[in-house]
Amino acid sequence: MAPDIPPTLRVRSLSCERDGRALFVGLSFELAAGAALQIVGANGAGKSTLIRTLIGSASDFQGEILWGDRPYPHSLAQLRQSLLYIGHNAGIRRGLTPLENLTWYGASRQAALAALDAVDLYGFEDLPCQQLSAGQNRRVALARLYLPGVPQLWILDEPLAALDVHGVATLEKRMTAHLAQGGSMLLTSHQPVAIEALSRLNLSDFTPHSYGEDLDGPREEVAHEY
Ligand SMILES: Nc1ncnc2c1ncn2[C@@H]1O[C@H](COP(=O)(O)OP(=O)(O)OP(=O)(O)O)[C@@H](O)[C@H]1O
Repeated sequence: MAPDIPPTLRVRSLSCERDGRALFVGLSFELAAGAALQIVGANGAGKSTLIRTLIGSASDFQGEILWGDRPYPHSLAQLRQSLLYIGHNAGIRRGLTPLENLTWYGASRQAALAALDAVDLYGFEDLPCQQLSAGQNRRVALARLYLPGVPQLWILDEPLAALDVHGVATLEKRMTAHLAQGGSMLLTSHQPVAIEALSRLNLSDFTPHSYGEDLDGPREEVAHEY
């Protein structure tokens, strides 16, 4: 029997507006197994808005998003089973230690310690995260990428933020290994990311020229509600 091919994430003619202002219009791309896409763009171009839309946290969009053959919102439950999302604020509970944060995500103590070691946090596992630096807190979040059974689709908002040169290189190595194993990844970053298989998409290219421009068509007829 042929091995299961992980689903492709498909975005077709996607448009988003906030506060009556079109952020991006007519965005289309596909993210298949083994592929990686870096979303770039000016501050305020809508990168985090796009990510919130893709993970199903924001439902006010026009166009179509599909996971495999099924459109949102029907495929969101399936997508979430395959998704590892690390947001802009890293999702760290600052009152907990790094070890407690990872076990909160369901990791065993042994797996959590190995993952923290992989991001060079050996010796910091029992300190409250509020006593760690910004880069160390980012590393706690990124340690999730090293836990056993890591999901296939990674969606990462500014994962390189606050990391030092060695931290960036370590992360790029982990991302490359994930892609080689058939994983897929969409990330935002203002910095270059040294991964061979990475495509880049500039969201600013999809920004309408005049601010305040409304999206085409009556919203009530096409806006998704879920
Ligand atoms: N819930 C919301 N309500 C109103 N405006 C919003 C909302 N979410 C985002 N915006 C606006 O949408 C625009 C895009 O924000 P977003 O955070 O997606 O940009 P970004 O490209 O990620 O920016 P940066 O590079 O600065 O992180 C901003 O002008 C922001 O103020």
